[in-house]
Amino acid sequence: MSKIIVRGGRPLNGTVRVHGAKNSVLPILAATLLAEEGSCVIDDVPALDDVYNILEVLSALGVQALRHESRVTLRAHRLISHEAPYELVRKMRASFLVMGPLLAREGKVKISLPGGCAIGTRPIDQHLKGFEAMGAEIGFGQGSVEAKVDGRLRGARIYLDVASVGATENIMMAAATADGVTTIENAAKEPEIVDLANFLNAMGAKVRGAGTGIIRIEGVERLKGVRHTVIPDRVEAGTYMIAAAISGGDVYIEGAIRDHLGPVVAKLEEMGVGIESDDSGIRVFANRPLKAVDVKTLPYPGFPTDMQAQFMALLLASPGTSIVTETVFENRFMHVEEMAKMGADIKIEGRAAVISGGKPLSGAPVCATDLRAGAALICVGLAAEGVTEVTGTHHIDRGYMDIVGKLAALGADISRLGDGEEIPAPAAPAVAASASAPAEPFAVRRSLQTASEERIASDSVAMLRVQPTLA
Ligand SMILES: CC(=O)N[C@H]1[C@@H](OP(=O)(O)OP(=O)(O)OC[C@H]2O[C@@H](n3ccc(=O)[nH]c3=O)[C@H](O)[C@@H]2O)O[C@H](CO)[C@@H](O)[C@@H]1O
Ligand SMILES: C=C(OP(=O)(O)O)C(=O)O
Repeated sequence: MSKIIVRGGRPLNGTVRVHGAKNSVLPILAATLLAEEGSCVIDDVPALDDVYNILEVLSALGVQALRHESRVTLRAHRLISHEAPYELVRKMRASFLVMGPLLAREGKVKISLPGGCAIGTRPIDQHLKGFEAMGAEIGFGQGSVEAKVDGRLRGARIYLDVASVGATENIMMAAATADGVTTIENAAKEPEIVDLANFLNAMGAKVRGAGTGIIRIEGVERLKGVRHTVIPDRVEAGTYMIAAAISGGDVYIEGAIRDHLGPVVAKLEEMGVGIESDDSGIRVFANRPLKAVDVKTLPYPGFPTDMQAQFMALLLASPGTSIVTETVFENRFMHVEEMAKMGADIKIEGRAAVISGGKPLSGAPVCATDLRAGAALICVGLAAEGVTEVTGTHHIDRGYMDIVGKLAALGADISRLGDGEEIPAPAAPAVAASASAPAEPFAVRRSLQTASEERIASDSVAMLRVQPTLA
């Protein structure tokens, strides 16, 4: 069992570069299913488990994929299946995003029901409501959902009961080649929706209004492959902002886009954290003590639920009472119990967590219950006295590429241990701020990572169970 070991008490200093956004690259890779001609060349694709999983799903459907460093080239000319295999889909909810493009392209699709996860039940009713409105017939099998349509999908007016990111993306992709115009009302407005719309438009689609609550998609005959660079990961950026602040450090987060991080920046400033930004990134510097603040998660442009756990970590280190209200997912406080093992004083009252900050924090063995919980526990570890051992690292690998290497380069005393490896002696303090190296190429990550990363590292030009050349 792999573990991340953190010894707290060192301010982070230097520059860290963020990778392409997980939540952008997953729908964009799914959308490559729509490219009936040409190749899609996607740049700044992070080496994350979720990326490998979706590439495996695409491969099973007949997409040829070739990866070289952070570029993935895909060709989807001839699909060989309309069924997304259970053993791949169950690993990752976002693989459900292939449903819209497959239905549009093949007229039929069968996919396992993604089910809930640690943070909530996460239904898919809004996705299905959209496909149904577009003329698809939906049926349920044993643990799977099937959809088919005679001919092409038809444009429709679809009102989403909740502004679901995934449903907006799935419907946008399905509508791109439908007959007529589709309007999505109460659409999600996240930057990743805009990135997907830009990608689809470059492929030849006619998507207007992405980033607002009403998206209009005029269906076109067919789409072609194009080149696209994924936007920077705002949640990874936000996590390093918290890491900088909680450690009392001074870090430049290269690639972070301030506009995408509005509420995170606003709340950090309210707490007294120093923020400066330019066209290339955001500098975060903190002189404690910080002030307690209240935070409520909301769909974009509100405070992101994917930053809630990490922000809670920072509030633990801020004297006073803060209230964090989670409104997006019904069960996203699993990290509270783990934080309590480190001395956190947090009381849960329904959807709110009341945090009495500024109490002493001490290292402890803790478990990442989900991706952001894992990142948050690492952040608490940076501020805690003694050694924190974080297990459940497979969750962290879904969304953070080389988090250990990046934090170590900023001066954190952090390492990753494989099965049976002993906790190392304290690392010597960093000499100077120097984490400005770009995200490491896949091939050099072998020593830092385990399991899936070993798989990634096995070949610098790795094929993902696909044909050796792009025909
Ligand atoms: C891969 C990806 O991009 N994941 C992000 C995406 O997840 P995802 O797209 O799954 O999240 P949604 O926006 O769909 O979910 C938001 C809320 O809507 C509900 N809901 C959703 C769909 C549906 O058909 N019915 C329904 O009731 C969910 O249970 C949840 O309470 O947006 C979330 C909310 O910002 C983020 O936390 C995830 O990191
Ligand atoms: C919840 C998250 O992702 P997913 O929707 O892929 O589970 C996340 O990125 O924090």
